[in-house]
Amino acid sequence: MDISKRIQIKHSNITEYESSVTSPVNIAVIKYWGKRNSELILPTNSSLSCTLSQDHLNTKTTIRASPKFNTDRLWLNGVEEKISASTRLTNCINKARELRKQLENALEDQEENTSEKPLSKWKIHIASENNFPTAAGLASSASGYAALVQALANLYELPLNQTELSKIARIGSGSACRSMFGGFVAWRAGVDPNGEDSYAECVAPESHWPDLHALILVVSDAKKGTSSTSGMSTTVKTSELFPMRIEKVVPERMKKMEEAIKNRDFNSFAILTMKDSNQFHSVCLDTYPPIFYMNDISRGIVHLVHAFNEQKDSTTGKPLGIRAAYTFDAGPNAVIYAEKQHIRELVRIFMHFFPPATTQPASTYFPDPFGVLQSESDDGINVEKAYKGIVPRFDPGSVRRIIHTCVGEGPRSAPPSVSLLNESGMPKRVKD
Ligand SMILES: Nc1ncnc2c1ncn2[C@@H]1O[C@H](COP(=O)(O)OP(=O)(O)OP(=O)(O)O)[C@@H](O)[C@H]1O
Ligand SMILES: C[C@@](O)(CCOP(=O)(O)OP(=O)(O)O)CC(=O)O
Repeated sequence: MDISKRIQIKHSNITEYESSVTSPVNIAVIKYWGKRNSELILPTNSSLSCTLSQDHLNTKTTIRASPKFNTDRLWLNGVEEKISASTRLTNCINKARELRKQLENALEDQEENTSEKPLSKWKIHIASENNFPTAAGLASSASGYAALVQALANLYELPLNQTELSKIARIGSGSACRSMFGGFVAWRAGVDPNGEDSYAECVAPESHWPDLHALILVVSDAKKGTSSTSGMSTTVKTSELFPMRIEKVVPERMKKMEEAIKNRDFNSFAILTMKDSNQFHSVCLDTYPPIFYMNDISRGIVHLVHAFNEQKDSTTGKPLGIRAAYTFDAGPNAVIYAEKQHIRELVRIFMHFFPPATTQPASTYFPDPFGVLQSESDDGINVEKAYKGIVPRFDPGSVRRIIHTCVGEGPRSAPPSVSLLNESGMPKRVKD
């Protein structure tokens, strides 16, 4: 369906404009950690991520511009947030407005299209909702700022491509620049002090490797203790391992990872992903005072994935090879990348060692959107026996839920029916 990027809302005496978008999260396989300029959000190293399907995790954002609004306002998950209290939000909105103003000036000079409205002068109302926990290490800032920037670009009809838009998303939150594309996305660190060469670009579209799936093991959806922003700033100042990571390790890994993705080489993709997650958490530990994002449950997951990768074929005795990779962001939640055919076995193992809380219905623990547990076929694995002694069985509820998703597309326009604002431009859903 072709959805228009913005709509006109005509009242008796005024016309308003509105755009709604949905936007994805992304989970890095080569991690961004460290800034060389914290105002412009310029990173110390390049990074690479997979954009995850919006069918499971997404941000929805509606923005309306109206000559009748008195001030810019934003509601996040139904709660009003002060835009002026956030430099990052203000910077993104100002940048988009400035570009809109340039567009209006150019049209005025050409004396063309004089009916174009002075949207840059109008105030905006923004309503945004994440369908997953905010600020819990599940990349809400990435999908949130990507949605904001895409909705502003659509509203203002900015003639910019996704790479140009990624530079605006970047000043909201670094990892957000990668959510401006679907598929496999690199954020090139760049060297320009003004950040003109620090942008995201698509390395391969989502259609390139459709069998690459992800399981997100939600260990905690509480707000994390040390924010990424402050954590990485302390790492840059204090970690002695960090210079080695950014000067030597990451540049080599970026090349190898792009190659692995190009060749759909899961073995290399997985080893690089796990090693990079481990090194990111090592520089966190080498930060002074140290930062701990992973916990005992996260470490249990790591052991289990290694045990899974060391399994041998029960009849031939041959190693089955690397079939899963873990990665952890700034929190204890695990993201497991694996090819589709191994997801069923992985879910069975995780459900055995990290069972749901006794009162929790199976459908909320693992909703199974792809129906992997519904198939009759038995993989013949006795989980208890095959993995005995590797990790203890954790208390029920240690993993709260498992989200099954796959690599997906970038931000998309949403039809007017999903608008989060009512007729008078106020949010439809407000939290008390
Ligand atoms: N939908 C949204 N629209 C605008 N801003 C958002 C949205 N969702 C989140 N944010 C901003 O991002 C902040 C959360 O970012 P933070 O980096 O702390 O957590 P996270 O992105 O969930 O975790 P991580 O980056 O470690 O994966 C929120 O406090 C809010 O300021
Ligand atoms: C661990 C990470 O998820 C760090 C994400 O950091 P943010 O993008 O949230 O940080 P700011 O730029 O300060 O907003 C790794 C990654 O996504 O690459």
